[in-house]
Amino acid sequence: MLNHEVETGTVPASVPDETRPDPVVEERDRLQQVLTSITRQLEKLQSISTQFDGDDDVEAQTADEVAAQAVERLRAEQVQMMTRARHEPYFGRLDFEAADENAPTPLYIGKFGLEDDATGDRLVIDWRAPVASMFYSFTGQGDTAAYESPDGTIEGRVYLKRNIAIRNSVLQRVVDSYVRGQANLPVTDEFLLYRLTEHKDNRLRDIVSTIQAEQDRIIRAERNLAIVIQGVAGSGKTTVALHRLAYLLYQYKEKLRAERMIIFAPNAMFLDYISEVLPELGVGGIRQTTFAAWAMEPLGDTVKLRNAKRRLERWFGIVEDEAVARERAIAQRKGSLAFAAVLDAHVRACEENLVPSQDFVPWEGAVLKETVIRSWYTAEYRHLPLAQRKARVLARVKRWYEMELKNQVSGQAASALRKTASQRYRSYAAKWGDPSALALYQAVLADEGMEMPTEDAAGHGGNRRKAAASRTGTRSRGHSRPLVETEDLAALLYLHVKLHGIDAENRFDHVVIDEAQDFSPLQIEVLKAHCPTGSFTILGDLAQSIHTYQGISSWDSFLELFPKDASRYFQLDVSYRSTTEIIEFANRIITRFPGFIPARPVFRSGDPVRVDEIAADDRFCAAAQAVAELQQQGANTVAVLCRTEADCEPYYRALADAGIDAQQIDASRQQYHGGVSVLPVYLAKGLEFDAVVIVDADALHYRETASDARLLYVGCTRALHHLWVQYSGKPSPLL
Ligand SMILES: Nc1ncnc2c1ncn2[C@@H]1O[C@H](COP(=O)(O)OP(=O)(O)OP(=O)(O)O)[C@@H](O)[C@H]1O
Repeated sequence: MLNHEVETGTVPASVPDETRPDPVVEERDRLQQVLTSITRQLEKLQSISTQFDGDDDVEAQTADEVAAQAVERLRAEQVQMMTRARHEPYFGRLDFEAADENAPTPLYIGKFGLEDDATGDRLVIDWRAPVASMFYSFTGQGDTAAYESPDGTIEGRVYLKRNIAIRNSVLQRVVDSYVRGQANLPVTDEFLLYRLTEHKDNRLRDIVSTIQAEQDRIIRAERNLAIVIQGVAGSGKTTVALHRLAYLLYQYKEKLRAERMIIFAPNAMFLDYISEVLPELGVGGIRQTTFAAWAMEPLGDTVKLRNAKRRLERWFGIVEDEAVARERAIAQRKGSLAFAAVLDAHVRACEENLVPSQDFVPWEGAVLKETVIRSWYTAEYRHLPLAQRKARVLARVKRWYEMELKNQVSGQAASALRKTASQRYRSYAAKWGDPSALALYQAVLADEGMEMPTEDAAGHGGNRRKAAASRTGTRSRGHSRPLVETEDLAALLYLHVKLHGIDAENRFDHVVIDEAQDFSPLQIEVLKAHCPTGSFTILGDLAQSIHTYQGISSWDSFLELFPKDASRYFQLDVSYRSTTEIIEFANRIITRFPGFIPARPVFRSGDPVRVDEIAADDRFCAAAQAVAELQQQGANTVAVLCRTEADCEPYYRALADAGIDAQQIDASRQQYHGGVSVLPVYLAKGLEFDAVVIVDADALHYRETASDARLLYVGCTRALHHLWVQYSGKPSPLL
């Protein structure tokens, strides 16, 4: 059985040493002390009666109430933190002797720092604190370690590195991965293996107890950097990025706010899948969204985002016709920097032509020269985005004629003048150009020989609405909006920013982009404008670049968007997700094509990958049987991965007929529930399952092309413990 049952009180890893106290007895005593302190502090916190009972909906009226509410919020946070800490107060211990000390101090590392209320002693050190970094960076090569403190580098000696598993306040396991002076300790990180063999539920989890040194370097990288992480499938990129956010918020609490951080991920279901990690790390308030959802907000209802479902099905289908190839090429162009240059040219032309070539004459005899108006526009308000410049200049023109009016005769004559002036002002203002992102973009597309359909033209609702309106005798009030694809959004937003600037709530202190290989340079360019600090965590895997029509083929495309000294590139080559057998199988698929880095497994062996030929008539039943067997072997989460959404239906029905409770997942899915799922490979990206069954792995569904290899690679690398591949007829040449 794969499930790793843990017996309380086992000490499997360290070599016994008669001179040392029994690790289990020692740690049990220590745990008891810490739990006693936590319980006492919790009781104290809970006994404090407050006015607001933590209800933020009650609006504070007076200064005292505001203060009381703030105190209550703090108390509630403390209670929450202590309650969590009581469950698992710490997970590691490092005995460290600084160079100026003469005995090692045991440092207990946990998710939250804790002090004893009675003595003021530090019971637990927050994993993000500088001193805790040694727990991750110390790998046992040599016995010295160092960390950066506010007073400079502190060096010293490590005596012990110990992993301690505590669940529900009970000590489960003690594993020493380093004991000074002892030889023959296991080379592999036993505790890491123990964690990796666990079966997963439907959520990504935190990894604070087993962060690896190469991951820790990324988590603790400086704040004002754009870091780009190329990581093989399962190397912990998503997890590391989330831990980095928790670290940044801890380390730079004075400078960063969670509300000004944002995570971009490929779809709503993936966001749901990762939604537990930050709360587990005690972090709330960070916005998590998709690029499309975020970009649509400032664009308002000027455009309608076309449902990508049909297009994805065609693009990931097995027949690639000319129309698909053309659409892909257009999408690629729309995300390129060359396209940004075209957008810039149109913005410049708009800027030059915005001011009408005429004086403003509010009434005969009064003239505001075009040159004066132009100088306001080109010099005084130059720093403002175009739309604001227009508004400011026009407001000034208005103020000017109102001042002039004051200097004119009063009474009836003045009122007639006012009327004329205001009419002429309106017609003058109408002569100004229209700095609208949509109008500009439509002009750009027309120049490029591309088109943008409207709801009506595409038969999306518009025609139905009109028909309904004619039946009822009413006129359709809704205008038909242009339909845009996701790759239009970056360009539209790019123009919107140039024309309107950026609202305060859309300026970020830090931006995380997951699955960034599917982002275009233009998307990054737009996000850069929203993050003046240039603080980015950009992560992805080129081998999983399945949306090639919008993505990149080299990370240089992103790195060159940032100044050299403000960006850094990291590479993660070890895969923590899958067994050695699965990784080797997936590597063979992807390394048939040049330029891909094979993943290195953590030494974790499992069952061989099963590749089965199935009679075509039996394939749906065979998949259902495979799922049933895998469940019997202990797999909690199982995925049946098909090439397209349409392919999923018969497999889903076969599972239902076999009495297996399964979810059929399509592109509109918002939540991931775990259990058994049937889904197209491209929607499985980013997720993981105890077992994966890849169906239809025949020569037609997966040809010998780099893009099919990437798709199959994504599918294979979703599996933690079991991978079964089924085909009928001729097997894919990639297998
Ligand atoms: N240091 C670690 N300790 C324990 N588990 C880890 C560690 N690093 C990664 N993992 C586990 O490996 C799995 C993969 O992590 P994650 O999904 O973050 O990887 P990824 O690089 O984003 O993968 P992909 O690109 O395939 O989506 C998760 O189950 C995660 O918990």
